[in-house]
Amino acid sequence: MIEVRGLTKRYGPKTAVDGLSFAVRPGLVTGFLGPNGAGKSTTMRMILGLDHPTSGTALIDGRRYDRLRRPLTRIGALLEAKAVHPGRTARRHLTWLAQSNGIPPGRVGEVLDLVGLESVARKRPRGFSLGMGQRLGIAAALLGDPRVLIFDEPVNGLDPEGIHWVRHLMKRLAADGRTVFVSSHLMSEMALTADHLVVIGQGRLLADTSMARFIAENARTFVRVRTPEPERLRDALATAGIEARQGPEGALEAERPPAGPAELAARIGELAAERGVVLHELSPQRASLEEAFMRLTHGRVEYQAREG
Ligand SMILES: Nc1ncnc2c1ncn2[C@@H]1O[C@H](COP(=O)(O)OP(=O)(O)OP(=O)(O)O)[C@@H](O)[C@H]1O
Repeated sequence: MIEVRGLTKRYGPKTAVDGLSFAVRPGLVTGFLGPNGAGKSTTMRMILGLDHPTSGTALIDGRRYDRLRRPLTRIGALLEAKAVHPGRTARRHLTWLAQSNGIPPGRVGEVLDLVGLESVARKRPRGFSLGMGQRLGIAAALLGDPRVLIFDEPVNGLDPEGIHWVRHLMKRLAADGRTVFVSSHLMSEMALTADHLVVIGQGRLLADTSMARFIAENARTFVRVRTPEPERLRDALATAGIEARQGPEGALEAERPPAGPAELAARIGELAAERGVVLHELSPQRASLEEAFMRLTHGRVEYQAREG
């Protein structure tokens, strides 16, 4: 478990992280979202003892990072790709890390195999692609078999196969009961990976909630209906308190919060059947994480391009 309390970081006049408090629980993949410059990397660096908070604390299983004995066996992290000695081979890099943390050398082969780098273990990371660098960083994070893992943009530079692999790895680690905290700007990928979300903007907490609730609370879900008899359908829906607005291309868009789109679609189908209204389309429209994220963080972005 990671616990952050009142965490604040100022760089001169700039407040990068501003009184953040949240907990990252075991058994789930928790996504860490925020626009560029929101303070995600600074927060992760403070959890990992790489930056000192101006005030507040960050604890890993109840202890500050600098109080952990053999920290790699408690918490593993991927921060920046290629943060390795360019002249050492992949295997030597991991062996050196293992030795300095009291990790048995046999573990090196295991993690190289796990991340699919066995065949290039004797190569120097200097010649690695971005994706290979990410895999090596993930291998280092897993080396001490820690219960807590932090990944900053782990799919950065990976091809679709690599992205798929990282997604399943995160889920597997969480299913093992580990604490998995991961940042990414790829919303579609995050939607498939994370169960819970911590969202920040300008260093402050904007949301700490489940993926499903975050989307439901911050984006519009509705049911698209097409019928040759829109007026009759509208009347039928009105009797059940369902509002149907005119949508694009002649469709109607029906909403009745807090009903979910699937439940609402079923109700609309029943009402149409009762009145004998023909339907040409009845499709639940689920809001995307991207839409919910954009709505919540709009106005909290540091650099915004003008449209048009
Ligand atoms: N060493 C530093 N000195 C001064 N300002 C810094 C320093 N590190 C970060 N900042 C500033 O703090 C803010 C938060 O940066 P941070 O890198 O934590 O954001 P982020 O959410 O990780 O962004 P991104 O998504 O772009 O990686 C930014 O405005 C950044 O410019």
